[in-house]
Amino acid sequence: MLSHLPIPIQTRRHYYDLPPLKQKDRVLMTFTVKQTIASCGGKLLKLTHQSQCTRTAMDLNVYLPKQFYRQEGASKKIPTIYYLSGLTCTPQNASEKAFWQPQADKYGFAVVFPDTSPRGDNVPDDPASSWDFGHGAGFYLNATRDPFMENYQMKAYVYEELPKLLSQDVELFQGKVDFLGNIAISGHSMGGMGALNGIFNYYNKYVSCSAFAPVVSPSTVPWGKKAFSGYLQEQKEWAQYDPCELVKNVENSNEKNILIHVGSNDPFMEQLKPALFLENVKGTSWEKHVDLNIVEGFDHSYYFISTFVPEHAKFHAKYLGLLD
Ligand SMILES: N[C@@H](CCC(=O)N[C@@H](CSC=O)C(=O)NCC(=O)O)C(=O)O
Repeated sequence: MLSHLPIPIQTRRHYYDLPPLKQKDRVLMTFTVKQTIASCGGKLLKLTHQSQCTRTAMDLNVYLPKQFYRQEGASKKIPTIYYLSGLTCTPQNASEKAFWQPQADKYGFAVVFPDTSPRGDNVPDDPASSWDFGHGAGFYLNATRDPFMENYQMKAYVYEELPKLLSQDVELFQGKVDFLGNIAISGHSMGGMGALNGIFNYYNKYVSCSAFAPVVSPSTVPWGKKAFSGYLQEQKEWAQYDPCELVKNVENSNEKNILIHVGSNDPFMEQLKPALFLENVKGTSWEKHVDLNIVEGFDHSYYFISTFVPEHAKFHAKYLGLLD
């Protein structure tokens, strides 16, 4: 019996050593590094791991800033920004086009780019094969409707399981990164909704929240109505994933702040409805803590996102304690 022997690191971390995924597997594994890419002053790690929540392998990218690689022992842990991507995205889109990396080096935070849904041949997809439901469109919720509830548990995955697993991988992150305590959340479009739902549903978890062109009222717009009716068993479940509803019911007791940018030329404006968010914020404890900017001429793309990432990075850096 050799099973008690420690697995050599090189072998354990090799991508091709991942066991084939079995649908019913509930085996907990740590992260496997698929690729390490030098980027700006730090490194982008392309990781994969087995998720208990989605019962699939999940890919993600983690950017470790230059501060992580400094030789001298830093006294404080490096905080983390979780960036939730939009419809159709994998962890690559934002890693390649949002330009968070120079900002992460500037202030000294890590960035986690999770995937937008479970994937694989055994994971049910949109029967109509459209891009706004199913693979790449998990809406950061816990599905309660068959056949999606088996794998589409993105709420539990993104806000709970993933931060916990990252914080436990001491071998990879050497205890130098804070994935659980001093963390912020951001996102784009469907992921902007995910970021807002993150701060509302897990108020004590995130120090700050920002969003690029978020879907703020999913219960009333086509993308959201399709997703909620497809993934959720009952209409009464919808409100827990709807920022316009949550903002009225979650007390902003610690005066946390939300920064939002939306392009005035966004072709998906009927899905976003930023004005509706402001209406719902009015009269709540969030009223003075939501900074919503409609920016002239910008669209929905990563040209828009990358333009305002520096502003969002500075905003989060303040609340993560990274500004002097
Ligand atoms: N594939 C679609 C366009 C889908 C799209 O624009 N997706 C956005 C997010 S939309 C809201 O969640 C996105 O981020 N795309 C990835 C990118 O790299 O731009 C179509 O063909 O129209």
